[in-house]
Amino acid sequence: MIAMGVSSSGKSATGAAIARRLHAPFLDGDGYHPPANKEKMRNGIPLTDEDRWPWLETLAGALHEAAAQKGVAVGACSALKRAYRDYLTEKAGEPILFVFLDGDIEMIRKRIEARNHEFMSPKLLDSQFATLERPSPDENVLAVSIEEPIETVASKVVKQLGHLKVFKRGQ
Ligand SMILES: Nc1ncnc2c1ncn2[C@@H]1O[C@H](COP(=O)(O)OP(=O)(O)OP(=O)(O)O)[C@@H](O)[C@H]1O
Ligand SMILES: O=C(O)[C@H](O)[C@@H](O)[C@H](O)[C@H](O)CO
Repeated sequence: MIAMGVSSSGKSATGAAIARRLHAPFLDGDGYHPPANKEKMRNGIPLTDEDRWPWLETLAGALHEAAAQKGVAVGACSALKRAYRDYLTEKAGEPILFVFLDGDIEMIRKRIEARNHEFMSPKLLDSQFATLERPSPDENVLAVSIEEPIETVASKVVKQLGHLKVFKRGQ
């Protein structure tokens, strides 16, 4: 499973809360960026597809390994484009449920401006929304509103997992 969405949509916080409920490993995509990507974002420069493919491949491989050991794994990754989501699934070699953390730009802007992040500049929020391709109904996605608190959102996601494909071996 991967918590996806624009910067500050809550991927790290909500993904970790979901992982706690599932007693699953949590892998935050932030930690898989090479230094060059972090430097670009720190300087307010949006990443390109070329910047993202190796990052996505590394994260997908780590998720595959984690799920192989624990049965299920939870990741956090912006996965802004459909092509990225398809690539993550291909490289993981297993079905991935994308949990789309859906919120409007002004609500998220308040959040990104109120936090300190290792490298993500608030200046990049507009480019994140410009790049975002909202998931289509034919994708393996669960969309959730992020208006409620983190723990409420996480509980709602876990409650709905019963009938959905998650990142689990043998699905
Ligand atoms: N549902 C929520 N309600 C209120 N605040 C939230 C919610 N989700 C996240 N936040 C807050 O918004 C900020 C961004 O959250 P978080 O870092 O988890 O987002 P992210 O999508 O992982 O960001 P990035 O992609 O830049 O790493 C944090 O300060 C977090 O506490
Ligand atoms: O796809 C991207 O443009 C980047 O992954 C960003 O989304 C950051 O990694 C993430 O927001 C963490 O700060």
